[in-house]
Amino acid sequence: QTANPPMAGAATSQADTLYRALGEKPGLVALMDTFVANIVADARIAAQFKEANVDHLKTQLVDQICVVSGGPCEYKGASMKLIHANLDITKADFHALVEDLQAAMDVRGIPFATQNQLLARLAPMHRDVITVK
Ligand code: HEM
Repeated sequence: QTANPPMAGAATSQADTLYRALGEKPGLVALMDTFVANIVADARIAAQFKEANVDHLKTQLVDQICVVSGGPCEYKGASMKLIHANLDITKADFHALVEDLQAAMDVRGIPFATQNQLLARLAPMHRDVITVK
């Protein structure tokens, strides 16, 4: 194995940049804390989370957002498609949740450009999450 293969370093540091901008693991733990608090207080979607295990949800979200932002984590949960398959999630629900994430990022002082980078990486998940067309 080459110590420094061409491009590998660049690709890694670029992916890792978002993870660092989000404050690494402690930043993500704090962000998911605020995010999930927003969700369960959001009258538009709170009912869908009534039976959710909030602590487990936060833990899984931290791992997943860590991976998505290029951090050194592993998401060991089920696929987005499987998890959300029977939850009757609409486009409006998805947008409400995204707003809750944006609000959480505002509260945590995450710069707008960083916010947009994370949202851009999460956006494609709508295909697996929105089940009510
Ligand atoms: C990009 C958007 C989303 C991401 C990244 C995401 C991520 C996750 C993850 C990682 C879990 C697993 C938690 C666990 O293993 O228990 C989960 C569960 C869940 N998600 Fe999502 N989700 C998204 C959108 C949504 C939306 C829009 C809704 C509904 C408004 C929703 C409702 C739920 C519910 C109800 C659970 C089950 C929680 C539980 O039973 O503990 N999700 N989501």
